Amino acid sequence: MPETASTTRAPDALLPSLAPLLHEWLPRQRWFAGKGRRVTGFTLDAATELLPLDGTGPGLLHLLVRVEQPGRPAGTPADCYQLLLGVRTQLPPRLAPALIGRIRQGPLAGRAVYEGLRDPRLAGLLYDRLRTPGSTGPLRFHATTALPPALAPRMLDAEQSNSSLVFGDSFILKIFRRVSPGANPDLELPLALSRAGCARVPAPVAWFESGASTLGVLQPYLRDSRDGWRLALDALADGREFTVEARALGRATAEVHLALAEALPTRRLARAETEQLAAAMDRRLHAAAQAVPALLPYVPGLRAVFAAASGGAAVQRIHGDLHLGQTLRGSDGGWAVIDFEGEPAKPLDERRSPQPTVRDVAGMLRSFDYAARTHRPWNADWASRCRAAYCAGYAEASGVDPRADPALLRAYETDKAVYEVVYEARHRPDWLPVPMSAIERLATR
Ligand SMILES: Nc1ncnc2c1ncn2[C@@H]1O[C@H](COP(=O)(O)OP(=O)(O)O)[C@@H](O)[C@H]1O
Ligand SMILES: O=P(O)(O)O[C@H]1O[C@H](CO)[C@@H](O[C@H]2O[C@H](CO)[C@@H](O)[C@H](O)[C@H]2O)[C@H](O)[C@H]1O
Repeated sequence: MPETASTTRAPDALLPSLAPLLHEWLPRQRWFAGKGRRVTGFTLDAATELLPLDGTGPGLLHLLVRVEQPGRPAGTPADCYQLLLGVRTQLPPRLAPALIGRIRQGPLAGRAVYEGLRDPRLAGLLYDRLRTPGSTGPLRFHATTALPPALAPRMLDAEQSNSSLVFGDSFILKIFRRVSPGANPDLELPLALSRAGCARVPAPVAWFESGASTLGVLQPYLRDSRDGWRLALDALADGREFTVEARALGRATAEVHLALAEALPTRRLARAETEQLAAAMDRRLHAAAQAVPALLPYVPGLRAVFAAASGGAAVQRIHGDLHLGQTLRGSDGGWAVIDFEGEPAKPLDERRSPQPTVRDVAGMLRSFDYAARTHRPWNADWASRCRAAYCAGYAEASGVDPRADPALLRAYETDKAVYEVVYEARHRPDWLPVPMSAIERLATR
């Protein structure tokens, strides 16, 4: 039996009270994709409240809210965000950091609205609901296995594209923030990989959705692991090489690619389609240079890089946003790969489309460069050695050396650096020099 019940309590009445608070709070969130554009209004797609069965204490308010912003291409819907809120008259001091704001007018005036996932009691309601397959209002819950009851939740504080909660150091629940219709690849691919017997990816054990949108996925938590980004920075700080790890990472990437190619369709692109890959890179560059004018002087050089690439005819499902932060090394030294969502800013259809595997390889090569660049003094040779070791490991496990087509690899690396320029300008302006230095190198070499 589920330990939670639900209602869909007067949501329309609630939104006008929430709107002024969301106006201030939402654009400040790392996962808010519409930064730099005004918010002009909100519409509620769905509201559900998960309530404790014993009826004591507040419920967890689950909202799907569309955020109106100018500049949306004609015919495309406003971005939809998943919000999980708590509403209380008195907010205990331990929840003060979770405060979004106090309702200013109307019958609920004075109530505190706060991030529900930061309240262990409310986060527990969501976990309890995930344990039992079935529906609550528009939300549908699935589980592949029996989950233990009452695991203590804690929210991860890392500033990320989504929000994650760890339950009892046993499971991690990822809540997707910007949601679009269609299966989220971060559920679709790990499920396909685990069904194909690939042990490189933590297998989803439960998830929930609304309509056609995936809202959250629960996976085993690799408690003794450390992510590749931290490990690489530690190695740099200690003056250590990272080539053994990089080589193993190359092998792990190849294994994931081989398993994805077995589990899901692959195909060869027609000649006209391969030409479209370069055209798409050109388009992304053009859009990026509009958003970040610092790119403008490099556009001719970068276009020449794209024009020189001609391969990439074999395509399959790939990770789509592979970097060191998406890898976890366990206490046994083995690497796992996480976060198959793809680049969060791209439309879901594009993220789910088959791509050349070299795109993932290029993403990881960029990451070694990032690590070296964020460390003082800059150690370009350290990055070069990691990059070579990674490609060698990839070739060992797959039989295909990504360096065999240097023009293609360079084009994908350039495409990734262009993406990073936009990402950093939007989310972490202090980091902009990191991809800009790569742009300079790639455009002028
Ligand atoms: N299965 C897992 N085991 C341990 N830690 C994990 C696991 N999945 C994710 N994490 C941690 O949570 C962080 C955020 O997860 P991620 O899927 O990358 O989310 P986002 O899309 O928000 O970037 C990761 O950087 C990693 O440290
Ligand atoms: O992990 P996410 O899915 O949120 O990915 C986004 O954020 C990443 C940063 O956290 C960003 O990655 C860039 O910075 C990393 C260092 O923090 C570096 O290792 C990557 O190579 C670099 O691309 C990623 O691009 C973005 O999609």
